[in-house]
Amino acid sequence: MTRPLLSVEALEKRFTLHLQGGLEIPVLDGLGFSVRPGECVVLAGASGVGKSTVLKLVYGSYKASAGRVLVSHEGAPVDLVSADPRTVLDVRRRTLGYVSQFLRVVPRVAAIDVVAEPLVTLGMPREEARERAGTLLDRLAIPERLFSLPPATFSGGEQQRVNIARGFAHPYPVLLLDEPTASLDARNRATVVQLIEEAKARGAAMVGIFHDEDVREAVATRLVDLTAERMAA
Ligand SMILES: Nc1ncnc2c1ncn2[C@@H]1O[C@H](COP(=O)(O)OP(=O)(O)OP(=O)(O)O)[C@@H](O)[C@H]1O
Repeated sequence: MTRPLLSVEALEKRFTLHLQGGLEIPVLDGLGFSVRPGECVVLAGASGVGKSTVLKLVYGSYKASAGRVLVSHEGAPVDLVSADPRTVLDVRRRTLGYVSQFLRVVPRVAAIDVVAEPLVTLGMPREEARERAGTLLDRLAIPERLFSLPPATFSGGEQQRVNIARGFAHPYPVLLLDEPTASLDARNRATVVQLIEEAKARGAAMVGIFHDEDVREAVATRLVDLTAERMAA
């Protein structure tokens, strides 16, 4: 069997509420799972069980209380829990993509450049990057007249589609998907399912949260149920 591109080991997370006299909220207590090339692991469990927290811990937006998050980066494992900030940024640039629920809008940057930017950062010539960005925006049914406009005034669904295009522009080996289909219509949901299938076919390892049951069934190679994990702990 091929080796995992992502391994989460004995991951713990407690939030400390400093404004509430240091009250501790335990969310994860020893979570472990790994993801191999071509897999899409779907995080399941009731609202509030910690699904988004897992993605944020893996991406390094939240600091784990204990445990390891090993990502295979340029052929060597990197533990994102203990890595220095520069290494975390390099892993994010080259290896670890994240499609969040909402687009972080940068003022005055055209939609096509928002999507092309991760590619340009990695050294792709701007015109080639914009061409790839345009193809993705087109697949996600963003009209060409919007390509040159900043997404600040786009609808919620349009912004989400720009965000998806940006997340899929570079073929990240590991990709985190936080409800990428939440405000999409059936046609665009189908396109996202297709993009995920294409990523599987090229050997990406993905972890996602999908509230839409049809999408979940279409893309999941395996479920990690955090409720069961918590009860077992
Ligand atoms: N920054 C934070 N500070 C304090 N508590 C937090 C923080 N982020 C999350 N939590 C708490 O951690 C728990 C898990 O939240 P999380 O958003 O991961 O759940 P979820 O399973 O993704 O829920 P949903 O399906 O509703 O999106 C919740 O009780 C939440 O209140």
